[in-house]
Amino acid sequence: MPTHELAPDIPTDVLAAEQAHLAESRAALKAMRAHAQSLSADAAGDWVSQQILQSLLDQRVAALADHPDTPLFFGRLDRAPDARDESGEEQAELPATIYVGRRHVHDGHSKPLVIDWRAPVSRAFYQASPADPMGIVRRRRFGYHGGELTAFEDEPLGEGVEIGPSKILTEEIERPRTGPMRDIVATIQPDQDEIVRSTLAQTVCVQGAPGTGKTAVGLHRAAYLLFTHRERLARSGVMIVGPNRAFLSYISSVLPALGEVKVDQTTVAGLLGEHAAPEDPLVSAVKGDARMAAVLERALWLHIVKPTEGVVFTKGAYRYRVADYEVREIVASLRGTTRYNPGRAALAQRLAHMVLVRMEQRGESPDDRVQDAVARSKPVKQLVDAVWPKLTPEQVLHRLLSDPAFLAQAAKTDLTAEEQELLIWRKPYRSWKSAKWSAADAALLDELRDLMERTPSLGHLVVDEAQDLSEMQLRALGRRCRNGSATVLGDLAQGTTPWSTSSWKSVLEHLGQPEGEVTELTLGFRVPREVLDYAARLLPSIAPDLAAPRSLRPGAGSLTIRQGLAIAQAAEEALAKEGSIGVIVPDALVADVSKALADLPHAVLDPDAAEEHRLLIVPATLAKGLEYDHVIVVEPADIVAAEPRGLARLYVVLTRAVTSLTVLHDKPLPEQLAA
Ligand SMILES: Nc1ncnc2c1ncn2[C@@H]1O[C@H](COP(=O)(O)OP(=O)(O)OP(=O)(O)O)[C@@H](O)[C@H]1O
Repeated sequence: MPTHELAPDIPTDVLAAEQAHLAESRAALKAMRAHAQSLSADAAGDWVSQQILQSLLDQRVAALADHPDTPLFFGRLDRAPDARDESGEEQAELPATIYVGRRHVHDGHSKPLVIDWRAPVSRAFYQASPADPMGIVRRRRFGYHGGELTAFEDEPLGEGVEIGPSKILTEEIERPRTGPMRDIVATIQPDQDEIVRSTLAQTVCVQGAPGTGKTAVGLHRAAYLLFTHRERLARSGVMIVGPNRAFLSYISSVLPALGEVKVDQTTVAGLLGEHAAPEDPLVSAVKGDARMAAVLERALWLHIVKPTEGVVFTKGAYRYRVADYEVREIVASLRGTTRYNPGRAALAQRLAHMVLVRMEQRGESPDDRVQDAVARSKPVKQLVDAVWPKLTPEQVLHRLLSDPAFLAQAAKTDLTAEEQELLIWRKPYRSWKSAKWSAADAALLDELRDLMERTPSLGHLVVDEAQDLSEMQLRALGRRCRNGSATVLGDLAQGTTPWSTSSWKSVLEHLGQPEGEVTELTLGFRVPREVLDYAARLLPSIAPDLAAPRSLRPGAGSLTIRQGLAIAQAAEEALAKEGSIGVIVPDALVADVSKALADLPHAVLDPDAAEEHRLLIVPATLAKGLEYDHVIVVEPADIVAAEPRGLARLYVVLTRAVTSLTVLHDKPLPEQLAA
């Protein structure tokens, strides 16, 4: 039992004072915005600088907008007079009281009215505890209704008493879900905060059961890093990679709500190419294996032909010759020391340089322009094309997948004969231009592209549902953060692809971040305990090494299992309650279920549709990462039968519910569930 009752009565004078601080902060924010609006870009010298400055000013004005429905601050810290920061230095310059909110607000004389949640001093709001008060004597959490500050609760940290659960946190978690995902700045938990605030240099990998806040934490870490390393990351960029577009549209407003609008959010397909030709999972599995990297590298370099001729460059009456052995020496010295395309360019330049040397030997004094002209001349170009041919990734992969002898030569002992046979197209495409590529091919093409030309690296990459990525896809993502770091999020139990991983260590290695730290989130914020326990019956079959997940939400009476597919009835029951409804169905049943629900206004999940529907039919393969208040799962046996890792798909589907889960089945339930 908690020994401390949280905010039993709210004293109205204290509440009024806090409301006054809110009003003062709002007015100050308005003044900051008015000031930003009054600034002129005219001061900049030329029109280009003016345009850049104007766009910066516009961004600043937009960032200073006050959204009346969003609390400007959500917490307050009162520090002990002799508070010291972590370095042991006294924080004399800090006010005794700080308000923690979404952004900095000052009163025009640099007195802070609200401090950004990401600032170092705000850390205590998330981390301080009676055991380690971090110099804080009282933490106050505010409750809002609409934009109105209506409540608060206090946690005395200096008195050494145990603190009970926060009602405001409980309410936030219990709140019915409508529309897209919201930020969690007001209620980030200490273990989540550790991850959010880990340093930019550190790659972090988070294993967590469904609903433990992995996605939320990843997005908040991006916002934190952008705040802490604004300039550096503005240059190098931050990117979020999610499993599908439905998921991206669900999470799309979290970062903008935190003031971060310049973050790319995409899928692996969006990044590597929207290729989706159907493919046997066994073939995809071979193509996804990291051994393909060596095969591709050899395949590319096998295109280099041993030079058997030299080059002759004619200028006026003179002929300048580079002998065949000299060409061989140049090629040999370049091979393996550069990427393919720069190597091609370097070969032309080196040949031209030799011609130049010959010219000088003859007493001429050619300059750099002559060298460029020679490098671009017909004989040099012809030789380079013959020896170091111009290639596209598609050309190389087309040859590899249609020519068994070439594949064997490139594969050496890296792939077995059976694997090579699997890789060769049953019906080869006429040319690389007409080839239809699969999702697995997209990662191979990307690998080849990088062997030809270096892929630029971003400053930070957040990869969600990372358990689903192949080794080759991880390599593709890894090169996009090779000069930076990553946040890798996932759940080994939710792996549904032919190449789903069973080890985070291996994920980090293929990502090129072997030093990354693996950490775990264990407390579920979404799924009621009863539902989570039910879904966890599948764990021994899909991820036997994982501990059963825990839920913060008791949710008694949240689970209903019914024989028969009375979908419309279940939907009507859910419609009578508050919140969103997801009817998750085997992909093949989408049309039938839509017919069964014809009398109720509904939609089939469409990531591109702006329109929102309370009642949504969700194909099982798109449910990953999403959540609904009420979930109706139709015919689990078909969801399991539809794909090789169908049981894991069912685990994903059963863990989307915030308030209630209704399982409808005609066919017997999978035996693991019936247990
Ligand atoms: N500290 C928190 N305070 C309030 N809500 C939270 C907190 N952490 C997570 N949540 C909420 O819990 C829900 C689940 O979070 P999230 O989607 O990030 O989990 P996940 O671990 O990515 O789940 P999954 O593995 O199913 O994709 C979301 O609605 C999120 O806003």
